[in-house]
Amino acid sequence: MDSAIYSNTQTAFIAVFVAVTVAVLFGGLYHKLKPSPPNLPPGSFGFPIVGELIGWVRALNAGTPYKWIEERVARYGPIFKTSFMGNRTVIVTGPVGNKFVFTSGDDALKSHQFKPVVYIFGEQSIFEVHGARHKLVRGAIAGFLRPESLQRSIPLMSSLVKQYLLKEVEGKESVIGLIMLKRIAFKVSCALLFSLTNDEETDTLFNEFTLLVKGLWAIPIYLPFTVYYRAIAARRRIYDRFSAILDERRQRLEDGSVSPNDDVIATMLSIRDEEGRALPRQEIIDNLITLVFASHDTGMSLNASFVRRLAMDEVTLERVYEEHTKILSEMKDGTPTWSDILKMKYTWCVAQELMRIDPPALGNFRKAARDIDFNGYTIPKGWNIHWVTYTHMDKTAFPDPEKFDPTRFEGVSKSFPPYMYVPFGGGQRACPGNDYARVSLSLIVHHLVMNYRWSMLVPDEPMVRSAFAYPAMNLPIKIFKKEAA
Ligand code: HEM
Repeated sequence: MDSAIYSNTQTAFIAVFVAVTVAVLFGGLYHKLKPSPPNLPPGSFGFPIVGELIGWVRALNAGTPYKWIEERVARYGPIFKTSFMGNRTVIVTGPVGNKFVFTSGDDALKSHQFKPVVYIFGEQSIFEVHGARHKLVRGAIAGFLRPESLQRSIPLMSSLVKQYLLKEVEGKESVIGLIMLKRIAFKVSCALLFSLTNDEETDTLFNEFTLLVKGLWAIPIYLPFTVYYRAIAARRRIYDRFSAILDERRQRLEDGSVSPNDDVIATMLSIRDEEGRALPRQEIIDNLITLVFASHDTGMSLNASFVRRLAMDEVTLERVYEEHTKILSEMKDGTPTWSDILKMKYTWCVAQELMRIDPPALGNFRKAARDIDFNGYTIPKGWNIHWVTYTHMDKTAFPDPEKFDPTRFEGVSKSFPPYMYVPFGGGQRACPGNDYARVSLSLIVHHLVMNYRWSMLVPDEPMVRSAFAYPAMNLPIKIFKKEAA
């Protein structure tokens, strides 16, 4: 990268760091001086500057965020205020709160990520755009992830999963399950979404994305050798690589050797806004980066939680195995199709129950675009609103909520009250990747249970979470291939 641009970026980041520090230091004072609406939600802003961040992060890491929330719900009710590093935040916890977030338009609640996170995904990521622009970009992404489009890709996905599993396990007695599953999901996504299949290239990108994602949960100090600094440097290298891929793909679209529906890159290059303009280069790349992040850490969380469950729960393993044996016996050539995925019903019940207890994403943030009245309180303009999956532990909808019981999801007649079960969010920002996640999980489980045996090297390894739920020690497992019958 050009050194002048580099040093400008560096200066800009140091300036932002200083500005953020000053803002945090004086933010508290500003909030004290600024008149507040009389009917703010109850709650506590915690300590000066950090607010309640330390306690919240501690609860996340201990896997007890619901307990942290529960204590506050008992004290203040289902809607309460808090503060994270000077960011005034309202946490909404029940189905009514979820409905409020999922059904409010952009004019009231805007999608919102904290500034250091925005520098990682990019300022033109889908998370940052609103209104017609959001609809346009989301339409392109969601169109590619719809069941009708995914169906065509299932044979390819299946053969990639099979091949990558073998490669990860071959010649080894044990592997770190989480990393194995993450790499498989990453490589399958690269092939499906971006048509990238070269192993060397995807290995390099995998390492870069690992650095990038670490920056999301690091202290955002942009000084050489900090985790955050390395994440931004990784973003720059990923940007350059995607930029070259974009040029090559544009060329191939022009000469007709690639069509707009072939992958997400071709789709993004082909869409036009209402004035007939193409998306700028940065917007496409920011969205490719966002898509990799959105798909592979959440998916990895679910897949790892599934593999852990099967290793520690004989009864569930037996039922899943029976289901897959039957489906395999009915397949024409051993290659699953969309209708086979739909037949893997019990597998999906297990996945849904795992996402209820340990949701891959705990929730997400919005920002109040104006003063908003909700449930008798006023949420001031500029405050954050955090919706959470706390409803997953609601006793009325999920009796004995701590108990793992996939049969809760069996049978079409059983449906839960609206806005109770929300692992994929809801409304206009709901996850467009839920079908893709289902296909990917089902195929990984299928090839694993039919061809491998595994056991946990850390018995009863608990689930913890940073932003995502994951096994505390990254799931070291002993794994071996079954003898062919
Ligand atoms: C188990 C897997 C997954 C879970 C639990 C999950 C969960 C979520 C959640 C909770 C949100 C935020 C919704 C909100 O704020 O209301 C979200 C957004 C998003 N997810 Fe997923 N996700 C998963 C997999 C995927 C996959 C596989 C993809 C793509 C291939 C994907 C792409 C996205 C995108 C693009 C958004 C932003 C949507 C927007 O702002 O309009 N996700 N996801």
